Amino acid sequence: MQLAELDLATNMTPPVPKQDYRDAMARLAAAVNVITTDGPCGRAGFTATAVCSVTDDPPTLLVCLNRSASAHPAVIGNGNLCINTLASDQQVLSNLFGGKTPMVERFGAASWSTWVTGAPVLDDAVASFDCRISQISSVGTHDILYCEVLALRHSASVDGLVYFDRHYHGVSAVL
Ligand SMILES: NC(=O)C1=CN([C@@H]2O[C@H](COP(=O)(O)OP(=O)(O)OC[C@H]3O[C@@H](n4cnc5c(N)ncnc54)[C@H](O)[C@@H]3O)[C@@H](O)[C@H]2O)C=CC1
Ligand SMILES: Cc1cc2nc3c(=O)[nH]c(=O)nc-3n(C[C@H](O)[C@H](O)[C@H](O)COP(=O)(O)O)c2cc1C
Repeated sequence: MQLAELDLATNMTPPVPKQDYRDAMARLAAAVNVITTDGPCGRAGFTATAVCSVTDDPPTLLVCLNRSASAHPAVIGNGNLCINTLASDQQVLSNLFGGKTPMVERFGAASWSTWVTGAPVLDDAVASFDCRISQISSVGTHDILYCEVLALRHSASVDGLVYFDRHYHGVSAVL
């Protein structure tokens, strides 16, 4: 490729418009999580579907966090977080932690405990992963947080919650 063509290519608008990308992503069903943190930089939390297992050795998940989210400074400053995967009856928490509500109101709507890192662990979640942030990388608007799991709890009998087609759906636990 000639330099002039390269210039042209880099100045082009992206081949996929943002809205098309979001519309396609809305067709991917995902578990709904409330991510929490606490420590010297304060208590904070946000809702996230961009959560994924990376490796089981060492046990590590990743969480994608928008750098403009109000929880961002606390999460990065504390260096810890708990991934709380919501149960079907915890949809109200997804809406509260999904933005704009004061932190005190978000945390006031549920019961919490702490384990190893001090990040709030949600009572009655499908699963909770208490983590220290081991690595961070940035892509576009988001930071990708690699989270080493130091403690966890999961329940086999609690129904799950997924976000699909911009709506919540309950998923039954098979017993
Ligand atoms: N809105 C965003 O910043 C991003 C959205 N996506 C994906 O696109 C799908 C459709 O998204 P929307 O049309 O925005 O509405 P939506 O109705 O699916 O999402 C509800 C709310 O959550 C926010 N949200 C969802 N996923 C997010 C993420 N990964 N990072 C930051 N905020 C996020 C949305 O902006 C919106 O305010 C989402 O379900 C998600 O999979 C992916 C990356 C960024
Ligand atoms: C269903 C759902 C999924 C979301 N997933 C993510 C996500 O994976 N990453 C992210 O940074 N924000 C995500 N958000 C948005 C954050 O929860 C929200 O921006 C955050 O609470 C910041 O709002 P605030 O700045 O008012 O606190 C999601 C919101 C909803 C409702």
